[in-house]
Amino acid sequence: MENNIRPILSVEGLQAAIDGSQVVESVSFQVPATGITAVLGRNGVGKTSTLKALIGLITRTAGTIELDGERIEKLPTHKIIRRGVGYVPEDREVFSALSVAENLRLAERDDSPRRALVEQLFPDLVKRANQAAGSLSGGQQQMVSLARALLNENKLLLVDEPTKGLAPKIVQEVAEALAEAAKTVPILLVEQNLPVVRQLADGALVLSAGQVVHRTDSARQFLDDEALTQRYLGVQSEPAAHGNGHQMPAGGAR
Ligand SMILES: Nc1ncnc2c1ncn2[C@@H]1O[C@H](COP(=O)(O)OP(=O)(O)OP(=O)(O)O)[C@@H](O)[C@H]1O
Repeated sequence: MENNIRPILSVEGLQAAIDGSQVVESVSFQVPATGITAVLGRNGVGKTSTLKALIGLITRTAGTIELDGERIEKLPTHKIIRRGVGYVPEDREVFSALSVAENLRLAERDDSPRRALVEQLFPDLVKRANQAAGSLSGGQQQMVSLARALLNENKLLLVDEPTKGLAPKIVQEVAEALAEAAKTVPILLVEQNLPVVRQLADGALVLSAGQVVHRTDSARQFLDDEALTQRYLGVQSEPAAHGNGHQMPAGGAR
């Protein structure tokens, strides 16, 4: 992923383990300072683990990570988050018993949280400020999850499978919110919904068995390449489409 401006994130030889078992083998990639970079690959190849390793949620055993020119691989999670990495985990964790407004307030880290931006991006959440987050639909909970990350000024957002399990119409809403969010912050996005990847992603990196096996500045070009998508994702190349289209099949390379 060559880019003239300095990448916001540079990862070199990253390895990480869960309970002593290596799940990220030796991953190297860069994330440009603008736009959306997709992390692709079959189930179980280490996409989520790679995101978690970046912020120290699983044990990093080797490699360097540079955020905006500064090394962060030795820092604990809370310090990395404070340096400006927002994390939106898979399965959209919200505090179920708390209201939408309370969920958002708890996420505010900066002195001047970007409430206006969040209200503009997610008008529905403004209407539902007093509703318990646990009673929101999956899509609405995803919006809360994204909004929590966007309240703070971040250098990079890590977003893990934001459209997973959502109905097609809601997938589109989440995709549109992500596209808007990406105008304010670069995003490293794990996403299995290939039409969404086509719609949103600029570049992409493809993982297999805990390693980066392909990098491209054009996710669309990759998706158009039948040989590559077949080899690395196990699917035919993905035509432009809408909604909850082709998901990558289960059964990874591991
Ligand atoms: N808590 C855990 N304990 C043991 N092994 C784990 C744990 N979490 C993940 N793994 C293993 O690590 C490997 C990578 O998993 P990871 O969730 O990073 O893959 P993924 O590419 O995100 O998969 P998916 O697309 O299915 O979400 C898998 O073999 C998985 O079984």
